[in-house]
Amino acid sequence: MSTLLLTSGVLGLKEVSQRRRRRRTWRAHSLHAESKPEKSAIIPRAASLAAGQVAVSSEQKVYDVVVKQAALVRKQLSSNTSIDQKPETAFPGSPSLLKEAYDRCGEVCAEYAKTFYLGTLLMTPERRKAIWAIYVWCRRTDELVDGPNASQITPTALDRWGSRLDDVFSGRPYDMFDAALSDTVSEFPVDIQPFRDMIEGMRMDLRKSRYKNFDELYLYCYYVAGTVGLMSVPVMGIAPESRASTESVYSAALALGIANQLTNILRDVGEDASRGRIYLPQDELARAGLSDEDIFEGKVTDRWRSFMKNQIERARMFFREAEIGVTELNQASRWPVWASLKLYRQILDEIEANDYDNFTKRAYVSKAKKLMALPIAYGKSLVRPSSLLQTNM
Ligand SMILES: CC(C)=CCC/C(C)=C/CC/C(C)=C/CC/C(C)=C/[C@@H]1[C@@H](COP(=O)(O)OP(=O)(O)O)[C@]1(C)CC/C=C(\C)CC/C=C(\C)CCC=C(C)C
Ligand SMILES: [Mn+2]
Repeated sequence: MSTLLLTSGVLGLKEVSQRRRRRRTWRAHSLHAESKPEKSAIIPRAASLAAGQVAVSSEQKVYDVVVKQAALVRKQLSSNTSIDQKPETAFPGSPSLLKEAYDRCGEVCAEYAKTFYLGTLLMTPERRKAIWAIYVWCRRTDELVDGPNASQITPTALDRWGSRLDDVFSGRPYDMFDAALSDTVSEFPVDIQPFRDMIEGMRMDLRKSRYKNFDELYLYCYYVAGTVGLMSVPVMGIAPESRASTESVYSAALALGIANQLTNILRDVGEDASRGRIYLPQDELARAGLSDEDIFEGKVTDRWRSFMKNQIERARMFFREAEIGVTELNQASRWPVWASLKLYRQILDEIEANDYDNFTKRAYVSKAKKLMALPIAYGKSLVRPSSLLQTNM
C-alpha cells in the first residue's frame, strides 16, 4: 500500500488501510416531486429577507464560481497552443525528478482508486499525469479530516495546508507530490479557487455535524466534491467540436461532484451516525417524521424507506444533469468520466437492493458489475458532442 507522507509536521498523512467515507449532501428542490425538477428549482436565485436584504442561496453562490471558472478557462484556452502538443516546460529540479513525482502520483491513484486509474490510462499522457497530481492533492486534503490523524487536525493546520497550496500555485512546491501539482497548474488553465474551496469544506467538517437544510448541505457537497469537477475539466478538456457553452460543461462537472457526494452520504449513513454525524437535511428528516435518534437506532422503517427513496431520486437527478456534459469532453477523457459516473450511480441501486438498510450494510458494486460497466462506458465515450447545449455567445 502506498504511503502518502506529508513532512510538514502536524499535517501528517499516512497510508490508510480502511476506506473512510464522509461528506454527504442534498438538493434544495422539492424532494417529494416525482418528476425531474426544473432547472429554476436547481438554481434558486435569492430568498427574500427583510426589505432591502437578500439572502443568496448556496446554489447561486456556487453557480457564480462556475461562471467565473468557465470564463477563466475560456480566456486561457483561446491561446492556440494545444496542451497535448506543448513542449515540456522547464521546471526547477531535474526532469527525471518531476517524472518520478508524477509516477508516484499515478501509484497513489492506482492504489486508492483502481477503476478510475484504469480509466485515466486512456487519456493522453499529459492529461493523465495532471489528473493524477490533482487526485493526490485531493486525497491528501481529504485525509486531513478523514484519515488516521484526523483527531489532531485543527483549523490552524488547515490554514497551513492552505498556505502550502498558495506556494504550489506560485511554483514553490514543498515535496514531490506538490511539485507534480505545481507543474500541472503551470501547464493547464487550472484555477486555485476550487482547491481553496475544498479546504473550506474540510473546515466545515471540523465545526459541523448537522445540516439544517439542503441549502447548507449543497454548499458542503460543492466544497468537498463539486470542486473536484471544476478542477478536472481544465485538464480533461472540452472537445474541439463541442458547441456547448463552457459554463454548461462546468455546471455538468459540478453536478457530477454533487451527485457522487450525495451518493457517498447515502451509502454511509450508518457509519457516519456511529461518529455522531448526520449529513442529511434536518428539515427533511423532520418532515418525514424522523429524528436523530431514529438514525442512531438505525431501524429500517417505512418512514425511512420513503425518505430514502426521495433522497436517492435527488442524487439521480444530479447524475442526469451531469450526463449532459460528459459527451462534450475531449474524446479521450470521456471514458474515465462515464465509467466513474456509472459505477458511482450504481451504488444507489445497491442501496435499493439492500432494502434501504444503509445502517448496517455498506452498498457496493461487485467486481462483475464493475467489469460490465466498463465496456458500456467505453461505448458511451464514442458518442460525439451534439449541438444540443447552448453555445458560447
Ligand atoms: C474521471 C474522474 C472521476 C476524475 C476526477 C479525479 C479526481 C481529481 C478525483 C479526486 C477525488 C477525491 C480524492 C476527492 C477528495 C474528497 C472526496 C473523498 C470526495 C469523494 C469522492 C469519492 O471517494 P470515496 O468513495 O473514496 O469516498 P471516501 O473518501 O471513502 O469517503 C467523492 C464522493 C467526490 C468525487 C467527485 C468527483 C470524482 C468529481 C467528478 C467530476 C468530474 C471528474 C468532472 C467530469 C466532467 C463532466 C463534464 C461531467
Ligand atoms: Mn474513499
